[in-house]
Amino acid sequence: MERALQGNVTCLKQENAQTLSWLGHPETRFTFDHIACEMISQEKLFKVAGLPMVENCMSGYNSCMFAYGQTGSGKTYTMMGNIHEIDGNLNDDCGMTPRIFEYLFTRISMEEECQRDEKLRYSCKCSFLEIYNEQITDLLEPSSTNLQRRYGERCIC
Ligand SMILES: Nc1ncnc2c1ncn2[C@@H]1O[C@H](COP(=O)(O)OP(=O)(O)OP(=O)(O)O)[C@@H](O)[C@H]1O
Repeated sequence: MERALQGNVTCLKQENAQTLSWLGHPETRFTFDHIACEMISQEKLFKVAGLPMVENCMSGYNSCMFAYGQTGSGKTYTMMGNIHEIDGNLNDDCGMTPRIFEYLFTRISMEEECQRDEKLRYSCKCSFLEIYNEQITDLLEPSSTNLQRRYGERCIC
């Protein structure tokens, strides 16, 4: 399978689910944990990338998902997709963010129910940020634009 990643010029070839090679420099290979093709469904991508992230959080670890790419490359589609619910259910075409939160809160409810006797309670904190033109915006509070970078235990406060 060859991918046109620069306009109409095909420059990369997908060797397998982990490796891309650069046409013209076939010895130059780029290796990733997983390479999703452009036809992958929102659901499948969530299973590959989002679900393991939520399971990580359920184990008490921090997780971060980062969408990076040129304009029009599909960042918003991937992260949000079609967020309009159908009869109270997620749209088949909804993206990573609604799927992650639905799965996370379902998992939390199940765990709290299973461990009711221990009165287990989960506490979640999340940030949802956009970096555009070197400016940071809090997407949960879009009026908070141009946030300052801070270095320390928590990177951005
Ligand atoms: N995998 C896909 N399947 C179908 N449509 C897609 C897919 N990826 C992107 N699109 C469509 O391509 C267009 C551009 O995608 P999108 O807005 O997500 O790009 P973006 O990277 O967020 O761009 P920008 O940086 O300019 O905000 C949109 O109309 C989107 O619906």
